Amino acid sequence: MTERNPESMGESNRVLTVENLTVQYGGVPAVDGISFHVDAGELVGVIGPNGAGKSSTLLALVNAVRSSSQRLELSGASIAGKAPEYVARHGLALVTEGHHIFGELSVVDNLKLGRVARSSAAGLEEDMEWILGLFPILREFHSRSAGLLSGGQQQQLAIARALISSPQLLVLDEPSLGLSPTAVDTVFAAIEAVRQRGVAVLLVEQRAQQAVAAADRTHVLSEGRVTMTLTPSDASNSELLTKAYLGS
Ligand SMILES: Nc1ncnc2c1ncn2[C@@H]1O[C@H](COP(=O)(O)OP(=O)(O)OP(=O)(O)O)[C@@H](O)[C@H]1O
Repeated sequence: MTERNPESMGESNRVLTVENLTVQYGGVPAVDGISFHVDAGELVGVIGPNGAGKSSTLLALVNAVRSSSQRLELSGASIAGKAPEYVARHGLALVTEGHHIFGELSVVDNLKLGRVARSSAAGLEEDMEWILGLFPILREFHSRSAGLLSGGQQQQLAIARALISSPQLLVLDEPSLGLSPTAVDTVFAAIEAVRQRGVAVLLVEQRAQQAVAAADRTHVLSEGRVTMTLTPSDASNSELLTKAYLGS
C-alpha cells in the first residue's frame, strides 16, 4: 500500500472535505460534529456499531438528509445544501445499502443509466470496458433482466453503474452486505482497482477487519462521533476491532 501523508500534501489533492458535520432527526443528533477528508486515490473507511450514524453521514453528503456543517466540499467547491443531482454531476457517486437497480431493465440498460451523471461522453467506451473487466459477470449477463441477477451480482451492477458516471469520489454504503464470500472478494478487489485508478473511495462497512486492512485509514463512528481512526496495521488487532464494533 502506498504511504501517504495527507498533512504534507495540503489540500490540492483533496476530493472530499467534511468539517463539523451534524445530522439531527427530531432534534436528536445522529451525526454529532464529525470531520474527515478523502484525497484522490485514497480509500477511507468508516466502521462502527448499528445506529452509529454511518449511513446518515453518507446521506448528508448528497443532501438526502438535512445537515449542518462548517465545510462540506467536493474538490474545493461547496456541496452543502446542493441537490443530489448536482452533487452527482459534480463527481460524487453514492451506492446506497440495498442495490437499487432497475429489475425490469437489462444489465446493459442499467449501466447506461450511469451515463446521466457523467460530465462528458469522452472515454465512455474505454471506461465501460474497464468496468466490465472488474465485473466479468455483467459482461456475461449483459442482456439479462437485472432483476434475475443474484444479490451479489446486483451489488456489482450498482457499483458498476456508479462507476460509469466517472466519479471523482465513489461512496459505498455496506457493499458487502448479504454477499457470498466470493462476491465479497470481487467487490473488494474492484474497490482496490478503483482506488488504484486514482478515484477516491469512501467505504462504510460492517466487515471491520477487511475494511481496516484495505483502507488508508478507517474512522470508527460511535453515537455520531469519530472515536478512533485506525490504520491497516490495526486490522490484526482483534481487541481494537471488537471495541470499534461495539462502540466502546
Ligand atoms: N429517517 C430517520 N428518522 C429518525 N431517525 C433516524 C432516521 N434515520 C436514522 N435515524 C437514527 O439515526 C441514528 C443513526 O442511524 P444511521 O442509519 O445513520 O446509522 P448506521 O451507523 O448507518 O446504522 P446501521 O449500521 O444499522 O445501518 C440511529 O439512531 C437511527 O435510528
